[in-house]
Amino acid sequence: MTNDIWAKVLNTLKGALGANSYSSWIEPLEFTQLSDGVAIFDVPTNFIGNYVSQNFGDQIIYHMNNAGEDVQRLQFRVPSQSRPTTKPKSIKKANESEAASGAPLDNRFTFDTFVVGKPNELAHAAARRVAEGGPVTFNPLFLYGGVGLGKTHLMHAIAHELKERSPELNVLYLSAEQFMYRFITALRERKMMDFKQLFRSVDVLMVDDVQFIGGKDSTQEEFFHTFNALVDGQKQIIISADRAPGEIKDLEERIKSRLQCGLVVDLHPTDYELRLGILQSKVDVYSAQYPELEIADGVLEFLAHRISTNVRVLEGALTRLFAFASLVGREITLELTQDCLSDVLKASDRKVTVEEIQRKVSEHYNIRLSDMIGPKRVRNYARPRQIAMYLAKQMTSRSLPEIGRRFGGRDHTTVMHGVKRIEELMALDSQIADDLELLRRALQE
Ligand SMILES: Nc1ncnc2c1ncn2[C@@H]1O[C@H](COP(=O)(O)OP(=O)(O)OP(=O)(O)O)[C@@H](O)[C@H]1O
Repeated sequence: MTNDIWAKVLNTLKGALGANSYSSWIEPLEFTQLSDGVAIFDVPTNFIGNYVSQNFGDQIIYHMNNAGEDVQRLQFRVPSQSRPTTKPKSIKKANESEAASGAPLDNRFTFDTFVVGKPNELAHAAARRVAEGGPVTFNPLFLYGGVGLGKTHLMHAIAHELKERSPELNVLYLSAEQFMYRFITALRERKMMDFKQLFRSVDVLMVDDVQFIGGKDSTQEEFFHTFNALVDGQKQIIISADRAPGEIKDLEERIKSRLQCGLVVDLHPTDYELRLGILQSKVDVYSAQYPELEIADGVLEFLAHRISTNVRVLEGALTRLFAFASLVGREITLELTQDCLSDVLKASDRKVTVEEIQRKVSEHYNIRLSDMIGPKRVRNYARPRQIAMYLAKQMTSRSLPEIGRRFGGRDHTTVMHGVKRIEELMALDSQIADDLELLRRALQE
């Protein structure tokens, strides 16, 4: 295998693993040779070799095979001349700047580019407050929320702002994975004093994705001591995770309770208005980049409505759309959007269950769930029941008998009749058509 192919594999791995894991574990690998299906790498320490083999081995083999090489196994060697002080090489991107010996900050992730809406206004306000500096009011600030909702963006924004206001501040931002990596390296190299000193000398410590240390006992122990020392010294700590402190798996109770001591705020899943706002702000950036491209009315609304998974997917969709439209030199119309993003749109279609439909419909018509499913035939219950049956037929892959079973064991002919009745009514009664549209939207949120 040539170094060119390895460089390609590296590129793919970077995309697949994310920048943090990539710089901690993959960058330190040095490909040396491929012989009889065994790819051999030089690594700075055995620890790195073992960790990579256990955690990323299969992926590396998979991508090498994809690149056309026949690789069965990986082997990691520590070259004899390698000193324990060998540091991973670091590749800096043009749009990255270095936080005080921490992970790179993305220059695009600032408060200016963060769009605020109902789901994230509290997290944003708390982040702004911390970014003002001054006396520490809540410690730690704990931000949590699902994938791609802006936790990292907010943390970087705080770091940028703090450094702009007070360049002398020692702000350290890193992922929990990098914290563990540094801790283990310090242990191996017998440099724990340096490690402790570094982490205890910062003014602001930011640790991203702290759920990573769940189940990693000695890293948790060290994190606990670092945390306490900084809180005692009135230094600000900002933590992010994908769930609330109490819900992080295999995290010691004393750490959970420490993390809950300050302000815990969550980023809620985006709503339609926030998604539209984010799309509009990204379009402004793209329009400057592609001044020749026009975007038709209704495209952004369509995307905000259909892609409700997370902001990263939304951004990716827009990037692809602009790149595609610029390649074919056409206006971005609804039709082009549907063609270009058919896979994303399909994947984003939320899977709705019959039970969710029943719940939403009974809430909408203000009736009890038991009455919707029960035997009563009065119009007040029968009509919502038929609407729920209709939606179940339209929005789920359940068969008529399966739907009937979920509506109190009704026969499939009853369901069929209900679905037909709603189809007829939709054409005659605009109120029913509106109700259905509203319910369909609510179910896809
Ligand atoms: N409110 C927002 N305004 C503008 N951009 C946003 C907003 N929320 C998220 N983004 C963008 O979405 C992308 C994903 O956000 P980010 O990396 O901060 O998510 P995260 O919550 O840290 O996700 P993960 O759990 O995967 O680490 C980034 O490009 C970010 O700029």
